[in-house]
Amino acid sequence: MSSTAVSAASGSDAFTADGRHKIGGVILSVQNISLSFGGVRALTNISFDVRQHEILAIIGPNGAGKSSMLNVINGFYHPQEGKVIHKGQERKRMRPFMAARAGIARTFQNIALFKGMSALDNIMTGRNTMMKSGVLAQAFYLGRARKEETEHREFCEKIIDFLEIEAVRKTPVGRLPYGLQKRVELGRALAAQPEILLLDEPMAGMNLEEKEDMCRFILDVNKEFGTTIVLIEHDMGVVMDISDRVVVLDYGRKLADGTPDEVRANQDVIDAYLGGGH
Ligand SMILES: Nc1ncnc2c1ncn2[C@@H]1O[C@H](COP(=O)(O)OP(=O)(O)OP(=O)(O)O)[C@@H](O)[C@H]1O
Repeated sequence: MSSTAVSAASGSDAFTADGRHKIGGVILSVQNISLSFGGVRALTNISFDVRQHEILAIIGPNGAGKSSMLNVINGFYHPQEGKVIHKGQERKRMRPFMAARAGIARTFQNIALFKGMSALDNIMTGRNTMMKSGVLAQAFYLGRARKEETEHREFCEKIIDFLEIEAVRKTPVGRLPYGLQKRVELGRALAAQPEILLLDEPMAGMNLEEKEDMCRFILDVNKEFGTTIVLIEHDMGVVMDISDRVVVLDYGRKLADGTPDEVRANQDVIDAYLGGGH
């Protein structure tokens, strides 16, 4: 498997007719990943590429290994075998905050926000890894810390505008409806200005209208900022609508990898998953 350098397209060549960033070279490659927890094999010899600016969906039945795969990519789990190549370099064992600094952010299956804090303050926590001033300076809100805080706050206000949550920016997130909490969580991940955004079931538990909104924001993030997106999603309609490519996992193994049309027509996938084998 290749780990081609990220393409350096520029100018009008860099965009598609509908204004999206053209899909580039491989930005992240997982190669022969195997991961076990004691006797439980969560992933077996999984390989796939993530290309710059694409929206890649990982699908599969419950327990297929989808969340484990995201946890390997963002450094939360350390596979016993295989490697992760990020921007052409084999990644050393790393922790999630290091992945965040390297431009990989994620959201979680179950919302992990500070419920008592406002939407704005929650989004601000996404900037933490970028804060340069020391803890003491921040505590006493001194010179540079104050300037830095203002800049970060302004950036977060832009995210709030982008996600259309101005009206609830001061509301404690615990009081927001579920769909808006998920949007705040997306905002917090965006605050880190990630190059790769990992979304673990961003639409789970949402009603139809909330799902449509979330789909639109995911597509807008990809179009506006060129962010590469890897998402886990169960709603097949959503997956087929918004993804450029789909990786199918089943019992920790890769079953298929291709465009939505290719995956839809793949007999293994039909037998094991789409056809209701589970
Ligand atoms: N921390 C862990 N400790 C022990 N086993 C784990 C751990 N994380 C995952 N597993 C096991 O690994 C397998 C894959 O789980 P994973 O959560 O990655 O699947 P999934 O495809 O994301 O499932 P779901 O759609 O239900 O979220 C399962 O058998 C699960 O029980």
